[in-house]
Amino acid sequence: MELSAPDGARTLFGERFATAARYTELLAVAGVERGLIGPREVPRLWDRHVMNCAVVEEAIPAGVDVVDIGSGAGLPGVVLGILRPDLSITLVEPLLRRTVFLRECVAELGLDNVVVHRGRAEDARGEITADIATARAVAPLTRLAGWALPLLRKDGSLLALKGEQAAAELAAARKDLSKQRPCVAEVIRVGHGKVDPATTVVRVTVTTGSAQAAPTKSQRTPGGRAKRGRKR
Ligand SMILES: C[S@@+](CC[C@H](N)C(=O)[O-])C[C@H]1O[C@@H](n2cnc3c(N)ncnc32)[C@H](O)[C@@H]1O
Repeated sequence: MELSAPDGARTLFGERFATAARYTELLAVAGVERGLIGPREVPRLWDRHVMNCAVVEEAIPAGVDVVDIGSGAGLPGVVLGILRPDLSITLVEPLLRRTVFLRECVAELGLDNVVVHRGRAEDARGEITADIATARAVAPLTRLAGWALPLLRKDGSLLALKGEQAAAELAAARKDLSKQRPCVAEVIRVGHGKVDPATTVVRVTVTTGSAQAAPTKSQRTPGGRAKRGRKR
């Protein structure tokens, strides 16, 4: 399927444009056939999905580890992997059907800097550590932060792609965020002059070296409660 790319896409992706175009085709054909992308999204795959995600790269420093939580069909993680070969990206996705598609994309697009991790973000603590966590359309901010902040190194940031309600969602979540782990949070807009409207992101940056003691998966009993340390 040939999807006409907006002029801005060639500028945005530069020498990575052909790879981005191939990924957009994979979304439009296999992604739709397998029910990962709604058919009505096809005409707006470039604008609303691929480019909208790509501009988040403005908020990611060079050469860091990125975890993309709830990648689905690869947004934004695959797009960032295409545009930024300097990043090491782990796509975290629990659903088998989606991880199969993601692995196929990574292989077909030759993305040596991207790996797929099947599982839930809240179970990845101790297994995945990153400087940046990204997420789009995965969970309300407080819940998302509960999964993401324990995975981050000091000064690392969660970049949550949110719509126009970002400021209101952050205002409602602010107290809960700080209880989870000391952090600063703000709404930023990325992609000015590249996408219209610019992409709205809630950025939550952790200010301490380690997360407060939430139990890891291995510390939990089958009933879900944390095992208590033996008193000495
Ligand atoms: C609405 S989709 C969004 C997918 C993609 N980020 C996008 O913007 O198109 C939400 C995704 O989050 C995944 N998800 C749900 N709970 C999760 C969890 N606890 N940890 C990681 N991913 C999760 C779902 O399986 C699904 O693929």
